[in-house]
Amino acid sequence: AQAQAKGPFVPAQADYQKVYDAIAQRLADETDYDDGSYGPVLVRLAWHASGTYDKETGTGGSNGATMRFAPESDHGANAGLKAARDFLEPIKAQFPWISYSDLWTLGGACAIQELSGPTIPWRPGREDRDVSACTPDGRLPDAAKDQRHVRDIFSRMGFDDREMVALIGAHALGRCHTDRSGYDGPWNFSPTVFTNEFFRLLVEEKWNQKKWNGPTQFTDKSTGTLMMLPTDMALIKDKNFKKHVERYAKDSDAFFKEFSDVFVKLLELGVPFKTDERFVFKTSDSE
Ligand code: HEM
Ligand SMILES: Nc1cccc2nccn12
Repeated sequence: AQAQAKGPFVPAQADYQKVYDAIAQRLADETDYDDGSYGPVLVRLAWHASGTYDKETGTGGSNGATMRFAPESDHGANAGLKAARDFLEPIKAQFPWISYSDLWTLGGACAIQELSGPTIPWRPGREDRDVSACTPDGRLPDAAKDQRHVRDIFSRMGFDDREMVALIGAHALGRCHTDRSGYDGPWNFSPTVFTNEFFRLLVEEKWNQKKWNGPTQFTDKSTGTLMMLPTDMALIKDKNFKKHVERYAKDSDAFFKEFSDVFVKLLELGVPFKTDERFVFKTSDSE
């Protein structure tokens, strides 16, 4: 009989779980980086690839992976993210059928789960676009500014106050780099474990301006080993942000649940999905 002509390969959940597992394995193997994990910088890549969205014009967002191209790759806010894009290149080579747009957001979801954070349900369907879809500079937040700026940037994406505070809780992870943003990121808590520590420290520590010749940033009075950005401090200066900071500082379960919902929303900004079915990937320590 005529051999059945094979139709196009349509990846299923099991195929995306294989990509998840390959990223998780690479995270486990590549520990000679920063505080021992590429996880935090993968989260930042997924966030910066999605946070360019403008709800009024429908431009930007995670559909396109246009940070592959200058000028977007060279925007100041994206300094250092080549490390995350390069980390994912071998995964793209192993699974050429996945778009960069899907790979980068899957990398962010995988990193949160592998760093003991909440599960991040994830949908495929993003399509890579060319350099003409690059967004202008200035779509991402400037750490030197205040609460008005934080609200301008995140409401442009479509987030309310509670969602903005939850999202910035990702600053429990990783560090700042003087050769990237210019900020100095000593952080002696658990930069490779997702927790509500960022909020607990914001409300429980006394914060003083750091005495150095770098950009304005804050350090904790008791040990001088922690740091906060001016936009981090804005979250306790503004009373409507502060009430969420205090809630998340006291209730880690609430933070985990609300972070998961808002991170899913962030990673799906600007994507004309064909399906509303999301996958929940098995975390490596669960197998
Ligand atoms: C007001 C909003 C925000 C501002 C101004 C901001 C700014 C920054 C800056 C300046 C750094 C240091 C970059 C470096 O020098 O390597 C950083 C790191 C980081 N940010 Fe944010 N950020 C914001 C919101 C977010 C959000 C919404 C997420 C994710 C949901 C996020 C995740 C991260 C992570 C994981 C790191 C550590 C990266 C690493 O260790 O390499 N940030 N952020
Ligand atoms: N780890 C980290 C990264 C970026 C911002 C920030 N603020 C406090 C901690 N933190």
